Amino acid sequence: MQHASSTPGDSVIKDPALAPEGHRKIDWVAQHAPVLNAIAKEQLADGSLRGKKIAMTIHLEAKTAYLATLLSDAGADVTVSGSNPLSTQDDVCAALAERGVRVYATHDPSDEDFERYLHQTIETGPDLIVDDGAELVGRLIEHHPDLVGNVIGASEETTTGIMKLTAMTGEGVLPFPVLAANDAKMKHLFDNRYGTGISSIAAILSNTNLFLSGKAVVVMGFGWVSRGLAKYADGMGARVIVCEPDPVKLLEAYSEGYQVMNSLQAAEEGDVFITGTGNIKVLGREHFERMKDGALLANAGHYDHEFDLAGLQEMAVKSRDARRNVVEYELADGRRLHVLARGRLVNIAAADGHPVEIMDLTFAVQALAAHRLASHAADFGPGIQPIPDDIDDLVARHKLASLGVEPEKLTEEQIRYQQSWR
Ligand SMILES: NC(=O)c1ccc[n+]([C@@H]2O[C@H](COP(=O)([O-])OP(=O)(O)OC[C@H]3O[C@@H](n4cnc5c(N)ncnc54)[C@H](O)[C@@H]3O)[C@@H](O)[C@H]2O)c1
Ligand SMILES: N[C@@H](CCSC[C@H]1O[C@@H](n2cnc3c(=O)[nH]cnc32)[C@H](O)[C@@H]1O)C(=O)O
Repeated sequence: MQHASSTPGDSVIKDPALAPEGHRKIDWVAQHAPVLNAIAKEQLADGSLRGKKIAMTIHLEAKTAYLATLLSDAGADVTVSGSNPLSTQDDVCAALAERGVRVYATHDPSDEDFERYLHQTIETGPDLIVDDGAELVGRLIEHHPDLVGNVIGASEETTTGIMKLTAMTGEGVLPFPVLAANDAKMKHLFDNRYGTGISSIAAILSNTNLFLSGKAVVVMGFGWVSRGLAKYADGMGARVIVCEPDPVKLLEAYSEGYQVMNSLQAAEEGDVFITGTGNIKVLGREHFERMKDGALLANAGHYDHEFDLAGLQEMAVKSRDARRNVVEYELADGRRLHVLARGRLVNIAAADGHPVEIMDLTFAVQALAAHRLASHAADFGPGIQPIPDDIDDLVARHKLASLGVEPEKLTEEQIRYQQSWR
């Protein structure tokens, strides 16, 4: 086993010699990220980020690396660590360290190392934080109170992080603004839905080498992520079954043409189970007891407790690696259940994550959030805050411009008509 090594600039990465492949991956992203490229030229270059210390914890693959590179090119002093132990790519980390970004991350580290990397990132004393799952903000508030006063503000990448930060705001423990990047339209409508849908289904296909046509795919939840999962499973010819506690969302799933049922009934019918809820143990022992021999389980939500992997491990009499990223658990009655990516996010722990064009939109929102906090800090009070509407509008307009498309322009007559009650 290789050990993490220190590189110039204090980075802790696996192996600096991996950098050339990492640069190739980042260069590919740069070629397919028109929105970030436009924003880097037109907004980030105004000097607002010069000298600002930015701490960032997001899946450390090439798209995230490109965001870190652009923030660094805009003059910021950037430090990054990974938000999931399996999504960190060592070649990308090596390339980032060469590009002058401080990196504390290795692929599949021990729990202690993963934790240490997050604390090392916080200990740089950031002015701005780009967070995923409130991993940095939560630890900063709990364990580094002396550094809290430095922080101008943060932005949050994902739904689960927004839930944690909303709870922190409610308890009054968040003394600086956190912009809810996840809730921007140009983020969740595209990233959570289409990005997770396509990348998770692609990861399941490529890691199993199986066919989805005719299979019953059970989608847990019918929020933004699960809508995408259902859409792309349907597109692959699967019979989609949705389980969701919100009655309105369940009826929406029914109206889309999916089967809807209770999860215990679905457990008996499913060939593939995909969780996208952000909740805990949405599939547990009572479901595993009912599942068919050969059923596949994948998580596209948040942490690795979305289905009860520990419970399954206790129920199993045997386990083995069935394929790369697939572990087979054999139960006492001989049935075999197959878990992908150790129950971690299948699209990013067992594949390259969302398509570049999707992360181009998400990271444009993140880059503009950091820029806005740096340039207009006084506009925001403490606690979780919405992303200003003009940021959504700008990202959408940049994307449309890259496609050579302009939105409709309303005539004066149409505007007057819409504003009149007569
Ligand atoms: N894999 C990825 O790349 C990726 C991308 C975006 C978001 N996420 C994560 O995915 C999760 C979902 O995000 P979202 O934006 O769709 O949130 P959301 O709030 O829109 O949807 C979550 C849905 O899950 C449902 N749910 C909760 N408990 C359930 C249960 N026991 N059984 C069935 N359904 C249940 C909720 O009612 C809700 O409709 C979050 O943890 C988010 O952080 C992952
Ligand atoms: N700590 C969690 C992190 C969940 S992240 C979920 C977020 O990942 C983001 N994401 C999905 N694909 C990519 C990618 O390819 N690069 C960087 N981030 C991604 C996406 O925006 C989503 O909101 C864990 O244990 O995995």
